[in-house]
Amino acid sequence: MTGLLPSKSREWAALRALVGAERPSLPDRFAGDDARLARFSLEAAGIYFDFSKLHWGPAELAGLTRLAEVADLAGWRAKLAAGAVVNGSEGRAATHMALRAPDRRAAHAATKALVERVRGGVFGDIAHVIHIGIGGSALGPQLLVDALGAGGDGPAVQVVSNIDGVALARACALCDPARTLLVLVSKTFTTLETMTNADSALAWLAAGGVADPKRRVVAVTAAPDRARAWGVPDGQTLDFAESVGGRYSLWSAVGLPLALRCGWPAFEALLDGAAAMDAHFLAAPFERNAPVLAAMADVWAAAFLGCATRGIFAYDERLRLLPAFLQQLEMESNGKRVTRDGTPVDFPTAAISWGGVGTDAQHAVFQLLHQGTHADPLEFVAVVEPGHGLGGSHHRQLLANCFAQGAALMAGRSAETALATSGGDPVLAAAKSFPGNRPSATILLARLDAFALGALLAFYEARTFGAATLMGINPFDQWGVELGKEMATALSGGVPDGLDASTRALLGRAGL
Ligand SMILES: O=P(O)(O)OC[C@H]1O[C@](O)(CO)[C@@H](O)[C@@H]1O
Repeated sequence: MTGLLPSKSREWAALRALVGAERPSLPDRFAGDDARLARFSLEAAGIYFDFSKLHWGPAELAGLTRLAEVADLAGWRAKLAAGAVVNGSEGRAATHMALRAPDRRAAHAATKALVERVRGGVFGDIAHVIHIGIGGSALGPQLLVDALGAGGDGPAVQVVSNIDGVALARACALCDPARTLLVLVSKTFTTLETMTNADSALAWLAAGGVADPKRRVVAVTAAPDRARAWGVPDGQTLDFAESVGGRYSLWSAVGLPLALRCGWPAFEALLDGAAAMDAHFLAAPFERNAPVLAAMADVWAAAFLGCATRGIFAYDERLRLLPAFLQQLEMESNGKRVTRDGTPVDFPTAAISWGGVGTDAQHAVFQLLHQGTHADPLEFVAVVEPGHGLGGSHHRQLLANCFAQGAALMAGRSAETALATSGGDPVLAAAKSFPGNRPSATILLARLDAFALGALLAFYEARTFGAATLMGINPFDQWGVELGKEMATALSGGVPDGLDASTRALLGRAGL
């Protein structure tokens, strides 16, 4: 489809025709199709995916599968896996899958050795790690440590990203400088937030009596020369390839905090889980391929049905950072307005990704989801095995609440049923009725260990890539964040010529 908008294809037009046709409600789709659950659910790499409560049926699935074929998803997927150039605007491959491939040993040898040195006491009795990075250099590792770190016996990890000094000050307050290792993570080793925090963290170490604070620094970067120039001692920089994008980098040495906290076998298990999902993504037919099905569902919802958002709710406290991680993965990857060849798209691309944690979110935002005027798809992620030993009814109630949301969103409650509990008052009955027919997907993990988390995150990566391919866009660049960065640099140095009146006034009020 090079040179052509995917929306100009026959396959796209056929899907559009389905949007205009009379479309059954979700309950009617279930009632009229005994095979629905089997068709739209599957297991991959030990994870169960249920896409049956989404607004599609056999015709949409067939049309989207055809779209995937003409978009050459198979060809792009093969290019991705082979390390061919898939990021045209930067002339790069995207090689994160190679980092978890079965023959990955060489790529991780230096990281493994460093983990063994730190855990073996070569840097002293390290009890704390302050990991400094931002965006992809923070969200992934922070999610890994938050999800799996409770089972670890290594140093406690604090992740600092924001340039607001409050973030670093809070982390430092939890750490003993005499027993702290700084891990500076920046692909470019130029990012303003990270370099500013790094300088202040060094000053904190020095003020805490550490004689040569740079000896307590480990750098993770694709620009090792810059790390050396900054003063990271030899042997303390772990590098990764330029072709590993920031938001895809947790599989590289960027995932170091998990290995420091939980040990090298945990990191290997994470990579194994991702490799298992990759194998599924690369081999399964589109209609039985979890990431491809999810990608099709995403494109169908956003580009055809006009759903502007997708909410992700983790029904597991250990996955509370998943929505934030996915925001970067999905919005930085697929928040694009031109195709790979620079043609402006005439359809919405990535939905706004948002979400929270269940059951908390039920008591905060679910009113709108059940009864408000938006009906965008939601996604529930839950884990069968509890992450605690408290016993009692916690976990049964948690899962029951999760599954109840999807069922209630779909079923709704009619005005007639509501009337029966409203003493015949039609106004009260109207307020108590739910439209239903609201879509959701559910992802169920048997347990949350490193393998399962690796598989889950690889699923989301492949899904994001799949959706990009169906839409003909490049998911691996992020030029849209540059202008804001350039302006911030200009504004921090004064008032540039031609600046608008509103921003000039704000600078004045802040004394800048
Ligand atoms: O790892 P770096 O180079 O510090 O960049 C951090 C983040 O900044 C971004 O470039 C966006 O500004 C992300 O893509 C990246 O993950």
